[in-house]
Amino acid sequence: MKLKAHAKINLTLGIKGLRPDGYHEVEMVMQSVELHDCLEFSPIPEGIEIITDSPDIPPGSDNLVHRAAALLMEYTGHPGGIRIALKKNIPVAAGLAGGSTDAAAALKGLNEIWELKLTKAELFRLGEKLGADVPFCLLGGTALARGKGEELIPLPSPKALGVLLVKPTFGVSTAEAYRKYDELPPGPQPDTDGMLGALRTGDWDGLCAGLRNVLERATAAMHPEVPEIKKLLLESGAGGALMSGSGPTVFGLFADFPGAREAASGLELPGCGILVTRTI
Ligand SMILES: C[C@@](CO)(OP(=O)(O)O)[C@H](O)COP(=O)(O)OP(=O)(O)OC[C@H]1O[C@@H](n2ccc(N)nc2=O)[C@H](O)[C@@H]1O
Ligand SMILES: Nc1ncnc2c1ncn2[C@@H]1O[C@H](COP(=O)(O)OP(=O)(O)O)[C@@H](O)[C@H]1O
Repeated sequence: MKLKAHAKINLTLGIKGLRPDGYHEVEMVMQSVELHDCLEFSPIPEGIEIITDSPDIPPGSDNLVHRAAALLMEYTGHPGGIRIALKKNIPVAAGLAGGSTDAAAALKGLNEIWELKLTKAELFRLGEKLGADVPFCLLGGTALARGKGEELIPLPSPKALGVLLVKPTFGVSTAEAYRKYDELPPGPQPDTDGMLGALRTGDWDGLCAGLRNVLERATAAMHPEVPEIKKLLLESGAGGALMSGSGPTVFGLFADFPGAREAASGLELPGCGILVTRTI
């Protein structure tokens, strides 16, 4: 069995406050993109084996795919016995939910292969234990996320938009970006209702104007490359540009895929990873 695990971008990311558990109360509009990792599942006599082509992620029991499989075994009492080959295409520690989407795909895939018959609600509850973004990755498409990120309301997806992703060489720790946010004076929050309206009516200008992520300023305070890349993306013809999640990836939005591909060919950003994809 093979499964695709799609990356996400944040069209908005607002923070409503700090929760008693130390997490931040968020309000964000999330969007899946076509860019994906691939997971291939093969039964083995016992245990959990993860094989990956990426030197950037933990190969053993710390890998989120391994953790997802172990959590399912613990929850259901299943004896295990699975090899998962993980092909990474999503940049790591990039704000694109690479680890979370791999974990979500592992939960989905193993629920089928091991015939566990867990409900969607059970998978969402288990996913939440692995990471705040895992429930959205299980859902996919376009959604409003609240709470830690696990309270989800599905939204109408925009027509396939071109997305040009620029990932600087360095990664960003999500915890560090939230910590830096707490140190800075408060800034403007996204207009979530405005973004929901733009999605409902298919208002391209409204969608571009509504892009806002309060973690952008926090990550930019540590990495001045972020606003520089954003400026270049806007100059390249993007309708709007924004850092995704905790960064450092910055995306430019284009009305269609060819527009994003053309802009990418003109970008000169030595050392940065440049990927062209589309919303799904
Ligand atoms: C910022 C976002 C936006 O979509 O994405 P990424 O940049 O990671 O892709 C998410 O909130 C990240 O979700 P995820 O990466 O699953 O977070 P987790 O592993 O659960 O948490 C990592 C750390 O981030 C902080 N954290 C996370 C979520 C949240 N609502 N409040 C927090 O303060 C906590 O310090 C936590 O220890
Ligand atoms: N399967 C995985 N894919 C990506 N990262 C993983 C995986 N398993 C564990 N990690 C770890 O999760 C952390 C966050 O990576 P990632 O999910 O790619 O970034 P982000 O939270 O910014 O979207 C990294 O430190 C990485 O080593």
